[in-house]
Amino acid sequence: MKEFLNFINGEYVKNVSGKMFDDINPVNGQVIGKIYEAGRPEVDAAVAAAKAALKGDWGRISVVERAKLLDAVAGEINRRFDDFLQAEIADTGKPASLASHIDIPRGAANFQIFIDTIKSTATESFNMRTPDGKTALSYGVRVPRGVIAVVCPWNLPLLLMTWKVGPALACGNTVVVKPSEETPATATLLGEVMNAVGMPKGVYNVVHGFGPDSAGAFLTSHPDVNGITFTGETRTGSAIMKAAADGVRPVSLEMGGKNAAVVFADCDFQVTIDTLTRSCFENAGQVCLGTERVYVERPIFEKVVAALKERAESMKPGLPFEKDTKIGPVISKEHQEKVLGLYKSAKDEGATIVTGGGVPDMPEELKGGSWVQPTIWTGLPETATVVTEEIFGPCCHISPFDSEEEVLGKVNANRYGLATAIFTQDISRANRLAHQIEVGLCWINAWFLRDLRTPFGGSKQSGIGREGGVHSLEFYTELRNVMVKF
Ligand SMILES: NC(=O)c1ccc[n+]([C@@H]2O[C@H](COP(=O)([O-])OP(=O)(O)OC[C@H]3O[C@@H](n4cnc5c(N)ncnc54)[C@H](O)[C@@H]3O)[C@@H](O)[C@H]2O)c1
Ligand SMILES: O=C/C=C/C=C(\O)C(=O)O
Repeated sequence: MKEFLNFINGEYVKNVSGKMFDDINPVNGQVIGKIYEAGRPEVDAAVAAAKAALKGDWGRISVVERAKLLDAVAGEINRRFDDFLQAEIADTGKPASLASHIDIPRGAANFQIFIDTIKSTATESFNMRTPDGKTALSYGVRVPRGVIAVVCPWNLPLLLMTWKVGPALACGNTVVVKPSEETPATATLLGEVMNAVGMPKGVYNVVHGFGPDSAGAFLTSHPDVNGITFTGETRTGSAIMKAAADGVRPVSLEMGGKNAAVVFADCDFQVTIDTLTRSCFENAGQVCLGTERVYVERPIFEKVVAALKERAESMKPGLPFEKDTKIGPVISKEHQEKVLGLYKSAKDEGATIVTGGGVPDMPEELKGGSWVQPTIWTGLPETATVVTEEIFGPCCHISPFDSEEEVLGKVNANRYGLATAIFTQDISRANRLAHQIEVGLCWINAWFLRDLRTPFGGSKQSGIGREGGVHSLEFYTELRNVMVKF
Protein backbone atom coordinates (compact mmCIF):
# COMPACT_ATOMS: atom_id res chain seq x y z
CA MET A 1 0.00 0.00 0.00
CA LYS A 2 1.56 3.31 -1.11
CA GLU A 3 2.00 5.96 1.58
CA PHE A 4 1.87 9.71 0.90
CA LEU A 5 3.89 11.72 3.38
CA ASN A 6 4.07 15.44 3.89
CA PHE A 7 7.13 17.16 2.38
CA ILE A 8 8.63 19.69 4.77
CA ASN A 9 12.05 21.36 4.59
CA GLY A 10 13.26 18.91 1.97
CA GLU A 11 12.21 15.77 3.88
CA TYR A 12 9.23 13.41 3.74
CA VAL A 13 7.59 13.34 7.17
CA LYS A 14 4.53 11.57 8.55
CA ASN A 15 2.72 13.49 11.28
CA VAL A 16 2.51 13.82 15.05
CA SER A 17 -1.12 12.69 15.25
CA GLY A 18 -0.71 9.42 13.35
CA LYS A 19 -3.95 10.32 11.50
CA MET A 20 -4.18 8.93 7.97
CA PHE A 21 -6.84 8.87 5.29
CA ASP A 22 -7.40 6.81 2.16
CA ASP A 23 -6.28 7.55 -1.38
CA ILE A 24 -8.94 5.99 -3.60
CA ASN A 25 -8.73 5.03 -7.25
CA PRO A 26 -11.96 6.37 -8.82
CA VAL A 27 -11.82 3.75 -11.60
CA ASN A 28 -12.77 0.91 -9.25
CA GLY A 29 -13.21 2.51 -5.82
CA GLN A 30 -10.22 0.61 -4.42
CA VAL A 31 -8.00 2.08 -1.70
CA ILE A 32 -4.59 2.51 -3.33
CA GLY A 33 -2.78 4.46 -0.66
CA LYS A 34 -2.69 6.02 2.77
CA ILE A 35 -2.16 9.75 3.21
CA TYR A 36 -0.64 11.27 6.34
CA GLU A 37 -2.89 14.14 7.36
CA ALA A 38 -0.92 17.24 8.35
CA GLY A 39 -2.07 18.80 11.61
CA ARG A 40 -1.10 22.16 13.05
CA PRO A 41 2.41 20.93 13.98
CA GLU A 42 3.14 19.93 10.39
CA VAL A 43 1.61 23.09 8.91
CA ASP A 44 3.56 25.24 11.39
CA ALA A 45 6.77 23.39 10.48
CA ALA A 46 6.14 23.83 6.77
CA VAL A 47 5.45 27.56 7.06
CA ALA A 48 8.49 27.99 9.31
CA ALA A 49 10.67 26.15 6.76
CA ALA A 50 9.31 28.30 3.94
CA LYS A 51 9.93 31.47 5.94
CA ALA A 52 13.47 30.42 6.85
CA ALA A 53 14.30 29.57 3.24
CA LEU A 54 13.56 33.16 2.21
CA LYS A 55 16.45 34.27 4.41
CA GLY A 56 18.76 31.51 3.16
CA ASP A 57 20.43 30.79 -0.19
CA TRP A 58 17.11 31.08 -2.00
CA GLY A 59 16.70 34.66 -0.92
CA ARG A 60 20.26 35.52 -1.95
CA ILE A 61 20.65 33.94 -5.40
CA SER A 62 20.18 35.99 -8.57
CA VAL A 63 17.21 35.81 -10.92
CA VAL A 64 19.39 34.00 -13.43
CA GLU A 65 20.43 31.35 -10.87
CA ARG A 66 16.80 30.98 -9.77
CA ALA A 67 15.80 30.53 -13.40
CA LYS A 68 18.43 27.83 -13.86
CA LEU A 69 17.08 25.89 -10.88
CA LEU A 70 13.51 26.14 -12.19
CA ASP A 71 14.67 25.10 -15.65
CA ALA A 72 16.15 22.01 -14.00
CA VAL A 73 12.78 21.36 -12.31
CA ALA A 74 11.02 21.51 -15.68
CA GLY A 75 13.64 19.18 -17.16
CA GLU A 76 13.28 16.67 -14.32
CA ILE A 77 9.49 16.65 -14.65
CA ASN A 78 9.93 15.83 -18.34
CA ARG A 79 12.55 13.20 -17.55
CA ARG A 80 10.14 11.56 -15.07
CA PHE A 81 7.14 12.06 -17.37
CA ASP A 82 5.90 8.48 -16.94
CA ASP A 83 6.18 8.63 -13.14
CA PHE A 84 4.01 11.75 -13.10
CA LEU A 85 1.61 10.19 -15.62
CA GLN A 86 1.16 7.05 -13.52
CA ALA A 87 0.75 9.09 -10.32
CA GLU A 88 -1.83 11.47 -11.80
CA ILE A 89 -3.86 8.65 -13.35
CA ALA A 90 -3.83 6.55 -10.19
CA ASP A 91 -5.40 9.48 -8.33
CA THR A 92 -7.88 10.62 -10.98
CA GLY A 93 -8.64 7.69 -13.30
CA LYS A 94 -8.46 10.04 -16.28
CA PRO A 95 -7.56 8.56 -19.68
CA ALA A 96 -3.80 8.37 -20.32
CA SER A 97 -4.43 10.03 -23.70
CA LEU A 98 -5.72 13.09 -21.86
CA ALA A 99 -3.18 13.23 -19.02
CA SER A 100 -0.25 12.76 -21.42
CA HIS A 101 -1.39 15.63 -23.64
CA ILE A 102 -2.75 18.10 -21.09
CA ASP A 103 -1.89 17.48 -17.46
CA ILE A 104 1.73 16.35 -17.47
CA PRO A 105 3.16 18.53 -20.29
CA ARG A 106 1.78 21.61 -18.54
CA GLY A 107 3.69 20.57 -15.40
CA ALA A 108 6.96 21.56 -17.11
CA ALA A 109 5.45 24.34 -19.24
CA ASN A 110 4.18 26.11 -16.12
CA PHE A 111 7.76 26.53 -14.94
CA GLN A 112 9.22 27.42 -18.35
CA ILE A 113 6.79 30.28 -19.08
CA PHE A 114 7.61 32.03 -15.83
CA ILE A 115 11.35 31.54 -16.19
CA ASP A 116 11.00 33.44 -19.46
CA THR A 117 8.73 36.04 -17.86
CA ILE A 118 11.01 36.95 -14.94
CA LYS A 119 14.03 37.23 -17.21
CA SER A 120 12.32 39.51 -19.72
CA THR A 121 10.00 41.71 -17.68
CA ALA A 122 11.35 45.15 -16.87
CA THR A 123 10.08 47.57 -14.24
CA GLU A 124 9.20 51.19 -14.99
CA SER A 125 11.29 54.30 -14.25
CA PHE A 126 10.50 58.03 -14.39
CA ASN A 127 12.67 61.12 -14.58
CA MET A 128 11.48 64.43 -13.08
CA ARG A 129 12.81 67.93 -12.50
CA THR A 130 12.63 68.89 -8.84
CA PRO A 131 11.44 72.35 -7.66
CA ASP A 132 15.01 73.25 -6.72
CA GLY A 133 16.16 72.59 -10.28
CA LYS A 134 17.73 69.21 -9.66
CA THR A 135 16.67 65.84 -11.03
CA ALA A 136 14.93 62.90 -9.44
CA LEU A 137 14.76 59.40 -10.87
CA SER A 138 12.11 56.93 -9.77
CA TYR A 139 12.35 53.24 -10.52
CA GLY A 140 10.37 50.14 -9.61
CA VAL A 141 11.80 47.11 -7.82
CA ARG A 142 9.87 43.84 -7.70
CA VAL A 143 10.39 41.93 -4.46
CA PRO A 144 8.98 38.51 -3.51
CA ARG A 145 5.81 38.57 -1.43
CA GLY A 146 7.18 35.89 0.92
CA VAL A 147 5.54 32.61 1.94
CA ILE A 148 2.71 31.69 -0.45
CA ALA A 149 -0.03 29.21 0.47
CA VAL A 150 -1.07 27.22 -2.62
CA VAL A 151 -4.43 25.46 -2.20
CA CYS A 152 -5.34 23.16 -5.10
CA PRO A 153 -8.34 21.26 -6.53
CA TRP A 154 -8.53 17.65 -7.74
CA ASN A 155 -9.48 18.03 -11.38
CA LEU A 156 -6.10 18.94 -12.91
CA PRO A 157 -3.84 18.37 -9.91
CA LEU A 158 -0.33 18.80 -11.40
CA LEU A 159 -1.36 21.43 -13.95
CA LEU A 160 -3.14 23.69 -11.49
CA MET A 161 -0.59 23.28 -8.71
CA THR A 162 2.40 24.12 -10.96
CA TRP A 163 0.41 26.98 -12.55
CA LYS A 164 0.85 28.61 -9.16
CA VAL A 165 4.11 27.16 -7.85
CA GLY A 166 5.88 28.09 -11.12
CA PRO A 167 5.37 31.86 -10.88
CA ALA A 168 5.58 31.87 -7.08
CA LEU A 169 9.10 30.40 -7.15
CA ALA A 170 10.11 32.32 -10.27
CA CYS A 171 9.37 35.52 -8.36
CA GLY A 172 11.53 34.40 -5.41
CA ASN A 173 8.80 33.32 -3.01
CA THR A 174 8.61 30.04 -1.12
CA VAL A 175 5.49 27.87 -1.08
CA VAL A 176 3.46 25.56 1.10
CA VAL A 177 1.17 23.48 -1.13
CA LYS A 178 -2.03 21.89 0.10
CA PRO A 179 -3.12 19.47 -2.63
CA SER A 180 -6.70 18.24 -2.75
CA GLU A 181 -7.40 15.37 -0.37
CA GLU A 182 -8.47 13.42 -3.45
CA THR A 183 -5.18 13.77 -5.33
CA PRO A 184 -1.98 13.74 -3.23
CA ALA A 185 0.34 11.95 -5.64
CA THR A 186 1.88 14.47 -8.07
CA ALA A 187 2.43 17.23 -5.51
CA THR A 188 4.20 14.67 -3.30
CA LEU A 189 6.28 13.42 -6.23
CA LEU A 190 7.36 16.98 -7.09
CA GLY A 191 9.23 17.00 -3.76
CA GLU A 192 11.58 14.34 -5.17
CA VAL A 193 12.16 16.57 -8.20
CA MET A 194 12.98 19.56 -5.99
CA ASN A 195 15.54 17.55 -4.05
CA ALA A 196 16.98 16.05 -7.24
CA VAL A 197 17.75 19.47 -8.76
CA GLY A 198 19.18 20.85 -5.54
CA MET A 199 16.36 23.25 -4.70
CA PRO A 200 17.19 24.76 -1.28
CA LYS A 201 15.27 23.06 1.52
CA GLY A 202 12.07 24.80 2.58
CA VAL A 203 11.42 26.45 -0.80
CA TYR A 204 8.80 23.85 -1.73
CA ASN A 205 6.68 22.20 0.96
CA VAL A 206 3.57 19.98 0.81
CA VAL A 207 1.01 19.39 3.57
CA HIS A 208 -1.82 16.92 3.06
CA GLY A 209 -5.31 17.11 4.49
CA PHE A 210 -8.75 18.56 4.14
CA GLY A 211 -10.16 22.06 4.39
CA PRO A 212 -12.00 23.01 7.58
CA ASP A 213 -10.30 21.91 10.85
CA SER A 214 -7.47 20.45 8.82
CA ALA A 215 -4.39 21.43 6.83
CA GLY A 216 -6.24 23.76 4.45
CA ALA A 217 -7.70 25.94 7.19
CA PHE A 218 -4.54 25.78 9.35
CA LEU A 219 -2.46 26.94 6.37
CA THR A 220 -4.69 29.77 5.12
CA SER A 221 -5.12 31.17 8.64
CA HIS A 222 -1.40 30.96 9.49
CA PRO A 223 -0.06 34.44 10.40
CA ASP A 224 3.27 33.86 8.61
CA VAL A 225 1.61 33.19 5.26
CA ASN A 226 2.02 36.32 3.12
CA GLY A 227 -0.37 35.48 0.27
CA ILE A 228 -2.88 32.78 -0.67
CA THR A 229 -3.51 31.45 -4.16
CA PHE A 230 -6.52 29.16 -4.43
CA THR A 231 -8.32 27.18 -7.08
CA GLY A 232 -11.56 25.47 -6.22
CA GLU A 233 -15.22 25.99 -5.51
CA THR A 234 -16.57 29.48 -5.06
CA ARG A 235 -17.87 28.81 -1.55
CA THR A 236 -14.43 27.58 -0.54
CA GLY A 237 -12.88 30.68 -2.03
CA SER A 238 -15.20 32.75 0.11
CA ALA A 239 -14.07 30.90 3.25
CA ILE A 240 -10.43 31.40 2.31
CA MET A 241 -11.00 35.12 1.74
CA LYS A 242 -12.35 35.35 5.29
CA ALA A 243 -9.25 33.55 6.61
CA ALA A 244 -6.99 35.84 4.58
CA ALA A 245 -8.67 38.90 6.02
CA ASP A 246 -7.09 38.19 9.43
CA GLY A 247 -3.60 39.53 8.89
CA VAL A 248 -4.72 41.26 5.65
CA ARG A 249 -3.15 38.83 3.15
CA PRO A 250 -3.82 39.13 -0.62
CA VAL A 251 -5.65 36.31 -2.38
CA SER A 252 -5.74 35.07 -5.94
CA LEU A 253 -8.94 33.06 -6.50
CA GLU A 254 -9.77 30.82 -9.48
CA MET A 255 -13.22 29.42 -8.81
CA GLY A 256 -16.38 27.84 -10.22
CA GLY A 257 -18.11 28.44 -13.52
CA LYS A 258 -21.31 27.77 -15.45
CA ASN A 259 -19.83 28.29 -18.86
CA ALA A 260 -21.83 28.83 -22.04
CA ALA A 261 -21.15 28.09 -25.67
CA VAL A 262 -22.89 30.21 -28.32
CA VAL A 263 -23.30 28.51 -31.71
CA PHE A 264 -24.44 30.55 -34.72
CA ALA A 265 -25.90 28.99 -37.88
CA ASP A 266 -22.93 30.21 -39.94
CA CYS A 267 -20.38 28.31 -37.80
CA ASP A 268 -17.89 25.77 -39.17
CA PHE A 269 -20.03 22.82 -38.11
CA GLN A 270 -17.27 20.21 -37.84
CA VAL A 271 -14.99 22.48 -35.81
CA THR A 272 -17.92 23.36 -33.59
CA ILE A 273 -18.95 19.78 -32.85
CA ASP A 274 -15.33 18.63 -32.37
CA THR A 275 -14.73 21.49 -29.94
CA LEU A 276 -18.01 21.17 -28.05
CA THR A 277 -17.38 17.44 -27.58
CA ARG A 278 -14.18 18.41 -25.73
CA SER A 279 -15.61 21.35 -23.81
CA CYS A 280 -18.65 19.37 -22.61
CA PHE A 281 -17.14 15.94 -21.90
CA GLU A 282 -13.32 16.15 -21.61
CA ASN A 283 -11.94 15.08 -18.21
CA ALA A 284 -15.45 13.74 -17.49
CA GLY A 285 -16.67 17.35 -17.52
CA GLN A 286 -14.38 18.20 -14.59
CA VAL A 287 -12.81 21.27 -16.12
CA CYS A 288 -13.69 24.67 -14.67
CA LEU A 289 -13.73 26.09 -18.20
CA GLY A 290 -16.06 23.34 -19.42
CA THR A 291 -19.32 24.02 -21.25
CA GLU A 292 -22.54 23.12 -19.40
CA ARG A 293 -24.85 25.49 -21.35
CA VAL A 294 -25.01 25.36 -25.15
CA TYR A 295 -27.08 28.02 -26.97
CA VAL A 296 -27.67 27.27 -30.67
CA GLU A 297 -29.16 29.56 -33.30
CA ARG A 298 -32.53 27.97 -34.11
CA PRO A 299 -31.92 26.95 -37.79
CA ILE A 300 -29.24 24.43 -36.76
CA PHE A 301 -30.50 23.54 -33.27
CA GLU A 302 -31.73 20.04 -34.10
CA LYS A 303 -28.59 19.33 -36.17
CA VAL A 304 -26.31 20.27 -33.26
CA VAL A 305 -28.33 18.22 -30.76
CA ALA A 306 -28.14 15.15 -33.02
CA ALA A 307 -24.42 15.54 -33.65
CA LEU A 308 -23.53 16.03 -29.95
CA LYS A 309 -25.76 13.08 -29.02
CA GLU A 310 -23.77 10.88 -31.37
CA ARG A 311 -20.45 12.15 -29.93
CA ALA A 312 -21.60 11.67 -26.32
CA GLU A 313 -22.67 8.09 -27.05
CA SER A 314 -19.33 7.37 -28.74
CA MET A 315 -17.31 8.29 -25.60
CA LYS A 316 -16.32 4.87 -24.37
CA PRO A 317 -15.66 4.72 -20.61
CA GLY A 318 -12.88 2.40 -19.51
CA LEU A 319 -9.48 1.80 -17.97
CA PRO A 320 -7.09 4.79 -18.31
CA PHE A 321 -4.40 3.04 -20.33
CA GLU A 322 -6.74 1.30 -22.79
CA LYS A 323 -6.32 3.01 -26.17
CA ASP A 324 -10.07 3.16 -26.94
CA THR A 325 -10.97 4.74 -23.59
CA LYS A 326 -12.43 8.17 -24.27
CA ILE A 327 -13.76 9.11 -20.82
CA GLY A 328 -12.91 8.25 -17.24
CA PRO A 329 -14.87 8.33 -13.99
CA VAL A 330 -15.53 11.42 -11.93
CA ILE A 331 -13.18 11.91 -9.00
CA SER A 332 -15.07 10.24 -6.17
CA LYS A 333 -18.24 8.48 -5.02
CA GLU A 334 -19.22 11.72 -3.28
CA HIS A 335 -18.89 13.69 -6.52
CA GLN A 336 -20.68 10.92 -8.46
CA GLU A 337 -23.62 11.23 -6.06
CA LYS A 338 -23.62 15.03 -6.51
CA VAL A 339 -23.64 14.74 -10.31
CA LEU A 340 -26.31 12.01 -10.34
CA GLY A 341 -28.42 14.10 -7.97
CA LEU A 342 -28.29 16.97 -10.45
CA TYR A 343 -29.10 14.54 -13.28
CA LYS A 344 -32.20 13.60 -11.29
CA SER A 345 -33.16 17.23 -10.75
CA ALA A 346 -33.06 17.79 -14.51
CA LYS A 347 -35.44 14.87 -14.99
CA ASP A 348 -37.70 16.04 -12.15
CA GLU A 349 -37.80 19.54 -13.66
CA GLY A 350 -39.04 18.18 -16.97
CA ALA A 351 -35.93 17.94 -19.13
CA THR A 352 -35.92 16.00 -22.36
CA ILE A 353 -33.05 13.54 -21.84
CA VAL A 354 -31.36 13.38 -25.23
CA THR A 355 -28.80 10.88 -23.97
CA GLY A 356 -27.37 9.59 -20.70
CA GLY A 357 -28.74 10.63 -17.32
CA GLY A 358 -27.35 7.79 -15.25
CA VAL A 359 -24.47 5.35 -14.72
CA PRO A 360 -22.91 3.44 -17.63
CA ASP A 361 -22.98 -0.35 -17.55
CA MET A 362 -19.39 -1.16 -16.58
CA PRO A 363 -17.56 -4.51 -16.38
CA GLU A 364 -17.87 -6.18 -12.97
CA GLU A 365 -14.36 -5.20 -11.87
CA LEU A 366 -15.10 -1.50 -12.52
CA LYS A 367 -18.58 -1.27 -11.05
CA GLY A 368 -17.07 0.12 -7.82
CA GLY A 369 -15.80 3.16 -9.69
CA SER A 370 -17.48 6.59 -9.76
CA TRP A 371 -18.84 6.43 -13.31
CA VAL A 372 -21.48 8.70 -14.82
CA GLN A 373 -22.87 8.80 -18.34
CA PRO A 374 -22.16 11.72 -20.66
CA THR A 375 -25.53 13.45 -20.66
CA ILE A 376 -27.42 15.98 -22.78
CA TRP A 377 -30.70 17.69 -21.97
CA THR A 378 -33.02 20.01 -23.87
CA GLY A 379 -36.32 21.65 -23.06
CA LEU A 380 -35.56 23.24 -19.68
CA PRO A 381 -36.16 26.88 -18.76
CA GLU A 382 -33.21 29.16 -17.97
CA THR A 383 -34.21 28.93 -14.29
CA ALA A 384 -33.70 25.16 -14.11
CA THR A 385 -31.12 23.86 -11.64
CA VAL A 386 -28.84 22.28 -14.25
CA VAL A 387 -28.97 25.47 -16.33
CA THR A 388 -27.92 27.74 -13.45
CA GLU A 389 -25.76 25.67 -11.06
CA GLU A 390 -22.27 24.26 -11.71
CA ILE A 391 -22.41 20.46 -12.07
CA PHE A 392 -18.76 19.73 -12.86
CA GLY A 393 -19.68 16.57 -14.77
CA PRO A 394 -19.90 15.36 -18.42
CA CYS A 395 -23.18 17.06 -19.30
CA CYS A 396 -24.80 20.03 -20.96
CA HIS A 397 -28.18 21.60 -21.63
CA ILE A 398 -28.79 22.73 -25.22
CA SER A 399 -31.35 25.38 -26.09
CA PRO A 400 -32.18 27.45 -29.21
CA PHE A 401 -31.98 31.22 -29.59
CA ASP A 402 -33.16 33.65 -32.27
CA SER A 403 -31.11 36.82 -31.77
CA GLU A 404 -27.80 38.14 -30.42
CA GLU A 405 -29.62 40.21 -27.82
CA GLU A 406 -31.53 37.16 -26.56
CA VAL A 407 -28.50 34.91 -26.25
CA LEU A 408 -26.35 37.65 -24.69
CA GLY A 409 -28.96 38.16 -22.00
CA LYS A 410 -29.13 34.42 -21.27
CA VAL A 411 -25.35 33.94 -21.17
CA ASN A 412 -24.85 36.87 -18.77
CA ALA A 413 -27.77 35.96 -16.49
CA ASN A 414 -25.59 33.76 -14.27
CA ARG A 415 -23.66 34.46 -11.07
CA TYR A 416 -20.50 32.94 -12.54
CA GLY A 417 -18.34 34.59 -15.19
CA LEU A 418 -15.44 32.32 -16.08
CA ALA A 419 -15.38 31.29 -19.77
CA THR A 420 -17.40 31.34 -23.00
CA ALA A 421 -16.88 29.79 -26.42
CA ILE A 422 -18.44 31.47 -29.48
CA PHE A 423 -18.76 29.67 -32.82
CA THR A 424 -19.38 31.78 -35.92
CA GLN A 425 -17.63 32.79 -39.15
CA ASP A 426 -18.78 36.38 -38.63
CA ILE A 427 -15.73 37.76 -36.83
CA SER A 428 -17.34 41.17 -36.25
CA ARG A 429 -20.26 39.52 -34.48
CA ALA A 430 -17.96 37.24 -32.50
CA ASN A 431 -15.86 40.16 -31.23
CA ARG A 432 -18.96 42.28 -30.60
CA LEU A 433 -20.31 39.52 -28.36
CA ALA A 434 -16.94 38.84 -26.73
CA HIS A 435 -16.84 42.46 -25.59
CA GLN A 436 -20.25 42.16 -23.92
CA ILE A 437 -20.15 38.74 -22.31
CA GLU A 438 -19.26 39.07 -18.60
CA VAL A 439 -16.47 36.50 -18.34
CA GLY A 440 -12.71 36.45 -17.82
CA LEU A 441 -11.99 34.20 -20.80
CA CYS A 442 -13.67 34.13 -24.23
CA TRP A 443 -12.68 31.75 -27.01
CA ILE A 444 -13.87 32.26 -30.59
CA ASN A 445 -13.99 29.03 -32.67
CA ALA A 446 -11.83 27.31 -30.06
CA TRP A 447 -11.80 26.16 -26.40
CA PHE A 448 -9.12 25.70 -23.73
CA LEU A 449 -6.50 26.83 -26.24
CA ARG A 450 -3.88 28.39 -23.98
CA ASP A 451 -1.22 31.03 -24.48
CA LEU A 452 0.39 31.08 -21.03
CA ARG A 453 1.40 34.73 -21.44
CA THR A 454 -2.23 35.85 -21.34
CA PRO A 455 -4.33 36.81 -18.31
CA PHE A 456 -6.29 33.84 -16.90
CA GLY A 457 -9.07 34.26 -14.38
CA GLY A 458 -12.77 34.69 -13.75
CA SER A 459 -15.25 37.52 -13.29
CA LYS A 460 -18.19 37.75 -10.89
CA GLN A 461 -18.35 34.62 -8.67
CA SER A 462 -15.67 32.86 -10.74
CA GLY A 463 -12.63 34.56 -9.35
CA ILE A 464 -10.48 37.44 -8.18
CA GLY A 465 -7.27 38.34 -9.98
CA ARG A 466 -5.51 37.20 -13.12
CA GLU A 467 -2.61 34.79 -13.44
CA GLY A 468 -0.49 34.18 -16.53
CA GLY A 469 2.61 35.83 -18.01
CA VAL A 470 3.36 39.24 -16.50
CA HIS A 471 -0.05 39.24 -14.78
CA SER A 472 1.21 36.65 -12.28
CA LEU A 473 3.93 39.08 -11.19
CA GLU A 474 1.23 41.39 -9.83
CA PHE A 475 0.29 38.74 -7.26
CA TYR A 476 3.60 36.98 -6.64
CA THR A 477 5.68 40.14 -6.18
CA GLU A 478 5.32 43.48 -4.48
CA LEU A 479 6.35 46.49 -6.56
CA ARG A 480 8.48 48.93 -4.54
CA ASN A 481 9.16 52.45 -5.85
CA VAL A 482 12.60 53.99 -5.23
CA MET A 483 13.33 57.68 -5.93
CA VAL A 484 16.84 59.09 -6.02
CA LYS A 485 17.56 62.85 -6.22
CA PHE A 486 20.73 64.16 -7.81
N1 LIG B 1 -11.36 28.73 -12.01
C1 LIG B 1 -10.48 27.74 -12.16
O1 LIG B 1 -9.39 27.91 -12.75
C2 LIG B 1 -10.80 26.39 -11.58
C3 LIG B 1 -9.96 25.34 -11.93
C4 LIG B 1 -10.26 24.07 -11.40
C5 LIG B 1 -11.35 23.86 -10.56
N2 LIG B 1 -12.11 24.92 -10.25
C6 LIG B 1 -13.28 24.72 -9.39
O2 LIG B 1 -12.93 23.82 -8.31
C7 LIG B 1 -14.07 23.03 -7.96
C8 LIG B 1 -13.69 21.57 -7.94
O3 LIG B 1 -12.51 21.41 -7.16
P1 LIG B 1 -12.61 20.96 -5.62
O4 LIG B 1 -13.82 20.14 -5.39
O5 LIG B 1 -11.28 20.42 -5.21
O6 LIG B 1 -12.83 22.36 -4.90
P2 LIG B 1 -12.93 22.58 -3.31
O7 LIG B 1 -13.21 24.01 -3.14
O8 LIG B 1 -13.82 21.59 -2.68
O9 LIG B 1 -11.44 22.24 -2.77
C9 LIG B 1 -10.34 22.91 -3.31
C10 LIG B 1 -9.21 22.87 -2.29
O10 LIG B 1 -9.57 23.69 -1.18
C11 LIG B 1 -9.37 22.97 0.03
N3 LIG B 1 -10.31 23.53 1.00
C12 LIG B 1 -11.61 23.23 1.15
N4 LIG B 1 -12.16 23.99 2.13
C13 LIG B 1 -11.15 24.78 2.62
C14 LIG B 1 -11.05 25.77 3.66
N5 LIG B 1 -12.11 26.12 4.39
N6 LIG B 1 -9.85 26.37 3.87
C15 LIG B 1 -8.77 26.03 3.13
N7 LIG B 1 -8.79 25.09 2.15
C16 LIG B 1 -9.97 24.49 1.90
C17 LIG B 1 -9.61 21.54 -0.35
O11 LIG B 1 -9.05 20.65 0.57
C18 LIG B 1 -8.94 21.49 -1.72
O12 LIG B 1 -7.54 21.30 -1.57
C19 LIG B 1 -15.12 23.34 -9.01
O13 LIG B 1 -16.04 24.28 -8.49
C20 LIG B 1 -14.35 23.98 -10.15
O14 LIG B 1 -15.13 24.88 -10.89
C21 LIG B 1 -11.90 26.19 -10.74
O1 LIG C 1 -10.26 23.30 -14.55
C1 LIG C 1 -9.81 24.42 -14.80
C2 LIG C 1 -8.72 24.65 -15.68
C3 LIG C 1 -7.86 25.66 -15.47
C4 LIG C 1 -6.80 25.83 -16.40
C5 LIG C 1 -5.77 26.68 -16.16
O2 LIG C 1 -5.63 27.35 -15.02
C6 LIG C 1 -4.70 26.89 -17.16
O3 LIG C 1 -4.82 26.39 -18.30
O4 LIG C 1 -3.71 27.56 -16.80
